[in-house]
Amino acid sequence: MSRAALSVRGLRAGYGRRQVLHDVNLDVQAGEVLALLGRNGAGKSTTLLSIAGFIPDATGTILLHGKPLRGTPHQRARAGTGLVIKGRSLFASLTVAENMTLAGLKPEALLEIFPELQRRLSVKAGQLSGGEQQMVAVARALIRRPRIVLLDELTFGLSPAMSRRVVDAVTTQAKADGIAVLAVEQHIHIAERIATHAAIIGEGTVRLHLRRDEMLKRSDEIEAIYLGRPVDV
Ligand SMILES: Nc1ncnc2c1ncn2[C@@H]1O[C@H](COP(=O)(O)OP(=O)(O)OP(=O)(O)O)[C@@H](O)[C@H]1O
Repeated sequence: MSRAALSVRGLRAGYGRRQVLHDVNLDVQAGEVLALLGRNGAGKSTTLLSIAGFIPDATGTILLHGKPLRGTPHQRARAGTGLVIKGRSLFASLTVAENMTLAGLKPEALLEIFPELQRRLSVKAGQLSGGEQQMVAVARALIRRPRIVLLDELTFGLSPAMSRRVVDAVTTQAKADGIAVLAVEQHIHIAERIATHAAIIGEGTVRLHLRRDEMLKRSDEIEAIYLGRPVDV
């Protein structure tokens, strides 16, 4: 039995004949936030999508609290994965409350995490600001008390204040409910705020694992991986 909430070993995935991930290995413990860093096109989103079951040809071992995570995205969601992708995935023409109900959740549950959305429940999701949409998408994933939440660029396009609000909500909830979080990030300084640990992906594999306190100190090594240079690890 693996003690990690999420354990990934030997993950290989790609699109058609193009192999993007060659051998990805990572662990996320309950209550931890692991930031997945790497340059554009390194395969960060592909890693999340493979774990969530959207890349059917992906191979390797994925364990959720020691049990194999397999099957369709729906089956993996039922097993305890939550996914928040870029673009927020809300139905723009439905209200916030309807978006919650459609996901099988009580609209009011949203307010336990983001009480400031009280007056937005009856507003169409498409009329919310980007930050408000992200709040709804994140809350929808967290309220289900998943075992692992997969976040693709949580703060993409958000103002600094809104980013802080959303980041705080995720980290607080993850800690309180013992949810493991795997968060794709572009920027080290945001990762350093969100995450307890970081994994830096390059050449289709995780090249470096760091604790939060090492992220800024070892930014040269992270940069070298972004630039495709060799790193002494
Ligand atoms: N649906 C797809 N079909 C074909 N190739 C794809 C597809 N999605 C991604 N790719 C390719 O796979 C590689 C990895 O993409 P991925 O989106 O996982 O990278 P990323 O690290 O998340 O990048 P970014 O930081 O730019 O979002 C890229 O070269 C990309 O062009």
